[in-house]
Amino acid sequence: MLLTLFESHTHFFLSMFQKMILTKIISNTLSLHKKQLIEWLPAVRYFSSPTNPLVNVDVNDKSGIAVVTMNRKPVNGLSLELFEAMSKALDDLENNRIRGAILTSSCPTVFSAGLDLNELYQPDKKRFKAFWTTFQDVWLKLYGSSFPTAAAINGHAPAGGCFLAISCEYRVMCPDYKIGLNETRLGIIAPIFLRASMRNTVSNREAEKALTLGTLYSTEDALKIGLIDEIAIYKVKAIERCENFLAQFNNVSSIARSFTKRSLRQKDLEELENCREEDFNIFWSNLIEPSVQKQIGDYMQSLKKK
Ligand SMILES: CC/C=C\CCC/C=C/C(=O)SCCNC(=O)CCNC(=O)[C@H](O)C(C)(C)COP(=O)(O)OP(=O)(O)OC[C@H]1O[C@@H](n2cnc3c(N)ncnc32)[C@H](O)[C@@H]1OP(=O)(O)O
Repeated sequence: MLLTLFESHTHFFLSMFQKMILTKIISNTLSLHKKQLIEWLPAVRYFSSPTNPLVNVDVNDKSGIAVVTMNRKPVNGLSLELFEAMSKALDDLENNRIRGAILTSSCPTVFSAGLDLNELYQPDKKRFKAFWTTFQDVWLKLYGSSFPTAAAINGHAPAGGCFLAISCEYRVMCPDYKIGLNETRLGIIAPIFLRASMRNTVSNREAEKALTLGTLYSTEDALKIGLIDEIAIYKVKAIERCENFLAQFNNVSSIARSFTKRSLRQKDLEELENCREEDFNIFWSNLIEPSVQKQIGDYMQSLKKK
């Protein structure tokens, strides 16, 4: 299109020969600098894909930052359907070259209660396979996204909720909530990809302690060990802080940034890519152990009795 415009405007002023030479020069320059050109083009407007009620995506046209809101009441239990919606939203964001994404929740006091326990209790193997595969997809897309990510943790974030947050690059949490990986308390073994996200966030020693003890940290303690980066009083403020973090990348080449992120996370991503089936088999055989099923069943009852 640029070339057509150029051609039409120069039509009256240049001879055919001059036009051919200039057109060639511009065309070569454009293809040589195609990558750089992409960098300074403004963020593309997010096309309005059919909204999924489980995940709302709202892109600020000016900043190019998307706020991705999980919306599965009452506690954003991560079901197959929620993972499918997240996976689709992440694809859309990747295809639309947004400048950054902020993950948050529409539930007033819960970011996410982790995996929906109904998916884990007395599971049907076929559905569980689809569930686990989509969970792996979401992690690969979130952890390996080309755009920068942040989590505005506006409520409790146990287990899978914490996991989503630590798969982002930055975390801002509201006070008086709990966050952590308590799965061992349910008899669940940490999958390989969870260990990668955790080690990438806190020291190896803290990761080991946190995972084996299944500790749930207060917002303040989470800040002390580096599980979160900042505390913000309300959700709106948490989103603002995440925006500030993401805005810092406006002065950084997006290609250099995304390649650097990719190369730092590549090993972790490949580790899962190369053993997706094995990862499923390990989790499945642990999950269907009668003692684990009993623990999950009792835990679900205790949550209902509250
Ligand atoms: C080592 C790492 C290994 C693996 C990582 C990957 C595997 C991940 C595994 C998991 O994520 S397992 C899930 C673990 N989740 C939890 O332990 C959290 C359980 N929930 C809570 O602690 C609390 O609900 C809360 C999140 C703190 C919120 O408390 P609140 O008082 O606001 O709500 P309430 O407890 O009354 O719950 C409302 C309603 O929701 C049901 N509920 C809660 N959590 C879940 C859940 N994870 N799945 C399904 N349903 C859940 C709860 O029973 C209530 O239902 P009711 O209204 O019918 O009584």
